[in-house]
Amino acid sequence: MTSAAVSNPTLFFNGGILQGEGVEHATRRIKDLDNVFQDTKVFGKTDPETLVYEVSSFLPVAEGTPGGLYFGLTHIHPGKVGNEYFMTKGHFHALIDRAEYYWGIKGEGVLILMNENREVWAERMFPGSLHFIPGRVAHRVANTGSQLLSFGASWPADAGHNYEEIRKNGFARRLIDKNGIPTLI
Ligand SMILES: O=P(O)(O)OC[C@H]1O[C@](O)(CO)[C@@H](O)[C@@H]1O
Ligand SMILES: [Fe+2]
Repeated sequence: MTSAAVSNPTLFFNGGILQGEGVEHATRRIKDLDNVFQDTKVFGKTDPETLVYEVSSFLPVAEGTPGGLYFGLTHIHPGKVGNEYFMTKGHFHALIDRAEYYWGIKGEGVLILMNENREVWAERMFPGSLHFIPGRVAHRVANTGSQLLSFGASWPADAGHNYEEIRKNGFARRLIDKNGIPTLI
């Protein structure tokens, strides 16, 4: 029971699923991840319908609205293409100086970061890890574990996504499974 002044929230993430009015769901399958993985031979032989990650987002204002704030919940399935872990496409922001927060909720992963000089570094992601991604830094997440990796994200509504730069030139380093150890090469 709540009083008139104390209402229930309108958004939830129950069991990792973002629910509420205005929540949008998207899936990324192997067929959507052209140019992401290095081993094109194995990629070509992988079932194109294989689910790699799912994103649910709450986008309360139109994209581009200054001052607006977005929320996303991403689940990356465990898996590999060759020796490379299932991962997100990765992007710079279209308004490149816009920052973002990511935080680990479930599972194990690595956040891979790259600045405009193509210098790459990475942070371990785990339940409770918090990652501040400054503006001008491209970001991508890989699931390095054997379970689902779930992470939250919040970013400005006017940030936008520049996927093209990463699609064309990739990250300068790749995260691979080297004898069972996630290694940047
Ligand atoms: O947009 P990508 O690179 O596919 O990665 C997915 C995640 O990144 C976001 O685009 C936010 O940076 C979210 O929608 C989601 O959390
Ligand atoms: Fe982003």
